[in-house]
Amino acid sequence: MTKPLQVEKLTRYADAVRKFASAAQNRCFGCGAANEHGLHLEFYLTQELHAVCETTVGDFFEGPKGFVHGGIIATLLDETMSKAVRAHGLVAMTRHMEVDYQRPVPSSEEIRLEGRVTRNEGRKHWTEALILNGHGKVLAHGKGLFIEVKPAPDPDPVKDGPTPHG
Ligand SMILES: CCCCC/C=C\C/C=C\C/C=C\C/C=C\CCCC(=O)SCCNC(=O)CCNC(=O)[C@H](O)C(C)(C)COP(=O)(O)OP(=O)(O)OC[C@H]1O[C@@H](n2cnc3c(N)ncnc32)[C@H](O)[C@@H]1OP(=O)(O)O
Repeated sequence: MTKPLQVEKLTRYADAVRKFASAAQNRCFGCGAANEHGLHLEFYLTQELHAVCETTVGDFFEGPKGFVHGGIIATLLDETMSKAVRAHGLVAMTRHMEVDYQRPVPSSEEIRLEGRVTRNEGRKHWTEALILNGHGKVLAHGKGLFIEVKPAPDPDPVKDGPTPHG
């Protein structure tokens, strides 16, 4: 089992991490500012290139009353692992992932997402991610395999600005 990263409240450790860049027109369900129905996750990178995010999901995405829907939990883990891969300058898609739902994830409390790349082999990059509550208890654990892809060219990089991919 992975130990949680010892990154305390991000606001207090602002100089130890940098914010993950995201274009204003990004429509990614996980992290896009331009998706009004999305999760609006804001990620930070640690010096070790681990992806970290603190968020409160909200009752819109509930499954059991008071708790986050399992599909959304998988999305949170997928997005976190994807950010860890991107942190290494890689453009890759999720090929395989698994989720260990260890405890229910409260919808109205702040949670922390942490992700990292664990192994690389050619185009294949293995990852893992955690969802933790405010006391640092692990609520969910994900593992993933990401495969590098060639990104589609931007239609008009001058007109459209930076790539909209999350
Ligand atoms: C090409 C079009 C790209 C369009 C998208 C453009 C850019 C997007 C890029 C990044 C994403 C950006 C933002 C992310 C937004 C959301 C974040 C969350 C991330 C996601 O939500 S993203 C969506 C869900 N995702 C998909 O929608 C993927 C659908 N899928 C595919 O599009 C293909 O599947 C692909 C391209 C992934 C790979 O296809 P492929 O043909 O290039 O690769 P191939 O099959 O050859 O596998 C390669 C090697 O992995 C080994 N391998 C396969 N499976 C394995 C397993 N289970 N265990 C161990 N090894 C395994 C093989 O054995 C082989 O190994 P070896 O090379 O050693 O022989």
